[in-house]
Amino acid sequence: MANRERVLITGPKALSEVLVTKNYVFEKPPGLRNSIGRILGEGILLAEGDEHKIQRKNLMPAFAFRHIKDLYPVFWQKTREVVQAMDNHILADAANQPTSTDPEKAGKTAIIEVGNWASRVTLDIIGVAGLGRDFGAIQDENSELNETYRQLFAPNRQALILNLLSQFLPEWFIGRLPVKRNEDVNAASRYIRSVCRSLVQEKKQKIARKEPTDHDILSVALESGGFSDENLADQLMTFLAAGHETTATSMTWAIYMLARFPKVQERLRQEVRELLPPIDSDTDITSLDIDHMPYLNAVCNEVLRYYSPVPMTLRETNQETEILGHKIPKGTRVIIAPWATNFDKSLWGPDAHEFNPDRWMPTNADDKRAASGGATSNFAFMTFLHGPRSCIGQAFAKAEFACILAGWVGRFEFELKDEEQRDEKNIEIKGGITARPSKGMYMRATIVDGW
Ligand code: HEM
Repeated sequence: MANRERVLITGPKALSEVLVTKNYVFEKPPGLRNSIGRILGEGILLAEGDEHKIQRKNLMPAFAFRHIKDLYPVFWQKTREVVQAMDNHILADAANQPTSTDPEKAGKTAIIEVGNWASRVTLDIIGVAGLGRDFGAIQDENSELNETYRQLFAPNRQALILNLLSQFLPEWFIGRLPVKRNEDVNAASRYIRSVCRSLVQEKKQKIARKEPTDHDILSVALESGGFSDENLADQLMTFLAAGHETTATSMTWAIYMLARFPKVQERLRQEVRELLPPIDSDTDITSLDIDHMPYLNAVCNEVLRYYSPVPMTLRETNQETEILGHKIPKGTRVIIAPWATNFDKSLWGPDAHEFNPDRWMPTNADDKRAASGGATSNFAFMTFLHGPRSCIGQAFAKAEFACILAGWVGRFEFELKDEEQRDEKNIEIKGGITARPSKGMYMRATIVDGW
């Protein structure tokens, strides 16, 4: 493309060379820093080489499971809050404009756009659990931060054209073109940075006053002492953007798949209602409650495999190197595509293209294969990548995804608003870092009594 060679790698051996053995030879393309760097900050996601190693080492404790497990109550409290808000919304809407002729559902069914609710709850979760501040997006969808991200991630013609131009022109040049999209991105970047700077200052003052330490990721990162205030603000920008759109995308596709496969939805609802405390009760949950829900974990894993929120990512060689013995010149672009590897029949078996949560369900106590969905290699599941640059937020993401999905399916029944969408081909997907339906995901949601 644009007279530049591209290498697409999909097999386990090549992936392990690029992501593990020679990880720091395959860098993020420098242009990314100018484009997504404005929104994601110059944090760990864009650091390279030794700088990345140090940042990763300092941030790891904050993302270790022994710390994430303390955040489950936050994930559950926010799930309860969003379910309550959705309940109110559905009841009010159903009273105003009934959408169901079924007498059993009358008064408790409404059309909702699930992506919007998903973004609001994940923004609030990363706010409280990651940064120690409640952004209030569940209660107010027009809160400034939510609105800023909504505009940034909405499909945009100028963004598409600028993206296309970046194949031919340097990113620094494109970033300076006097067009509205650049002005909007710069304004958004200024606002998000100011929020992150103020969070760092607030937290430092709290620590100086010797107030009890919080469990959030920022507090743990501050304790490491390895970051300047400005760099910490950059890291927070990264967590905010990388940590809420991705999980919201997973939630959107999860609800879509459950609406397409009502039996899976029903079986999941049964497990949730049997094993978790009613959503209206004040009872907290722990990581063990979620661990002991095999079907919930199976559905989450299968959604993450089938609709990896990040469909592909890029690398560029910083020196001449080899992949599987083939010479790769310096400056070559390498494409890693979870959307290809996650569907590889040679790794997953002949049903790789089917949505089948049961592939993750152990058939007996000794069944070890189910933990990897029956795949023949660790590198078959590429949703979070692997190696030193894999998603540092993986445990966080899986935990919050499981909690929100449990809460939503426990309380609501989801049906497609538009039957045409049962065929995946009829869903237009918005390109970008994450792949979401470009026109939203509209569902008929019904409150199911009794939990
Ligand atoms: C379902 C949810 C998520 C998915 C699918 C996902 C996926 C990914 C992927 C594919 C990468 C590697 C990108 C690349 O190197 O090209 C990545 C990196 C990263 N993710 Fe996630 N992510 C998710 C949630 C989160 C959350 C919740 C957080 C933070 C709380 C987070 C923080 C990060 C960070 C900081 C990196 C950079 C790691 C590094 O370069 O060392 N992610 N993620």
